[in-house]
Amino acid sequence: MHHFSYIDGRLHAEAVPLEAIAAQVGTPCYVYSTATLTRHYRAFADAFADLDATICYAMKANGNRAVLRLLTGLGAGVDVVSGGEMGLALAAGAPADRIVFSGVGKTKDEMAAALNAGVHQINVESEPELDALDAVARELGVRAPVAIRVNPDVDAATHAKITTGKAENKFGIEWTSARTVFRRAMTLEGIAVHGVAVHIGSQILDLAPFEAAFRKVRDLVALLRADGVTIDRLDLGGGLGVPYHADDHTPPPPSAYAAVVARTVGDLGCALTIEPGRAIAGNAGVLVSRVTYLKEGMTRTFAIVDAAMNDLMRPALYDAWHDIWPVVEPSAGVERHPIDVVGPVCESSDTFARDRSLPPLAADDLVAFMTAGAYGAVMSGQYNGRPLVPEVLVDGDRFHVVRRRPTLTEMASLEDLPPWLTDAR
Ligand SMILES: Cc1ncc(COP(=O)(O)O)c(C=O)c1O
Ligand SMILES: N[C@@H](CCCC[NH3+])C(=O)O
Repeated sequence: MHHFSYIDGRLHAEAVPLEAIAAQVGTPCYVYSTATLTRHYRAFADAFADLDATICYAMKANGNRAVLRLLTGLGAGVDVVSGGEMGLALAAGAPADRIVFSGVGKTKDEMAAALNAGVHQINVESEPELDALDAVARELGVRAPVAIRVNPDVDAATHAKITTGKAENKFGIEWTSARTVFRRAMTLEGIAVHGVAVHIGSQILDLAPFEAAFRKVRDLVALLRADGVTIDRLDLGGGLGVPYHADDHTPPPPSAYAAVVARTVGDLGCALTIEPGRAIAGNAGVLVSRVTYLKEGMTRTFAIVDAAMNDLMRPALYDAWHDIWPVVEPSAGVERHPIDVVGPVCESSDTFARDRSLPPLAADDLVAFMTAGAYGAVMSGQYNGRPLVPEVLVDGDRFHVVRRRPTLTEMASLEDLPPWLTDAR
């Protein structure tokens, strides 16, 4: 559920008309809802209240500082995947001992930074990484609190580009070598083995793959304990999906997901971490854009909008669907026609929707790309000299620009000319 709705014929974020935000901030801009973020975090917290669990929000979904501050203020920990994310999480006020550091390619510098900061856990994904972490920790004179991510070889039944738990994916330690690696980890002086981590993919709309993976984890824990390995934590990753399209079947609520966790691994006596990203931020955000031109051709009609693939990559990258809602509510019974909604970037893949059935659009109309709160702004770039899009957080009837649009001078200031070119002109 989200808090974007038509009030008096105008699309609002909570009580704020998107027209008012567009007028002040310009378009395109991302708009996030405090009420939705809060509701989603609480749904997870409540669902897991009877388990010893920490909800570590996967900030890769939306790492805006205000979003992080809001969620950590509600009690969330943070799942980070780089030294950059860790630094941003700490700067937003996340307590280090509620940060979990995941990712397949942590550098030694990132490991040292994580250990110096005192993060709760580092999730190790390969043997070379285990050895590197052991060396870094011994050098610092500490033991790194570790979970080892295993690859359960379970099909998450989601888009191939966001599946992570199949044997062919780069993530985690192969299921068949897991016991050997855990046993070795126990012998390493710089490593304190705590748990098993697993994450099978993203935008998962069915509980069966989770259940299959968690059962495998349960079996593994029994084997590991029999081998004398201490397992007192389980990190079950994220992955619960959100509805992007009316045809998507409704994703299971956090309570149903928590019930699967409870019945598969709830009795193992482990502290649990779960890492939802999209389920918390996905439909807490929209990308507001203005139609620049309506281009009517012989065969197709294009609405050329001022947002582009560099601002919201998901359609270009995964052929992802985002609902498009006109900011002025279409009158009931208005005829809809197929239209292509495209951005101004010089790539044919800069297409948000093809043959989308929409009410008539005209130049200057505002539209909102729905469910853009996760993997939206965080994945954006500056291709075609397009400054990163501003982000706005709404709370009831107030809003605040939580990331402003950089000026061209700021963008250019990151570049420098080599001395031999400075006086060429
Ligand atoms: C290790 C890990 N945890 C959590 C997440 C968050 O996933 P989602 O946004 O699908 O909940 C991801 C991304 O898929 C991930 O790789
Ligand atoms: N960026 C992807 C999800 C990747 C999840 C992170 N492992 C998306 O927009 O769907």
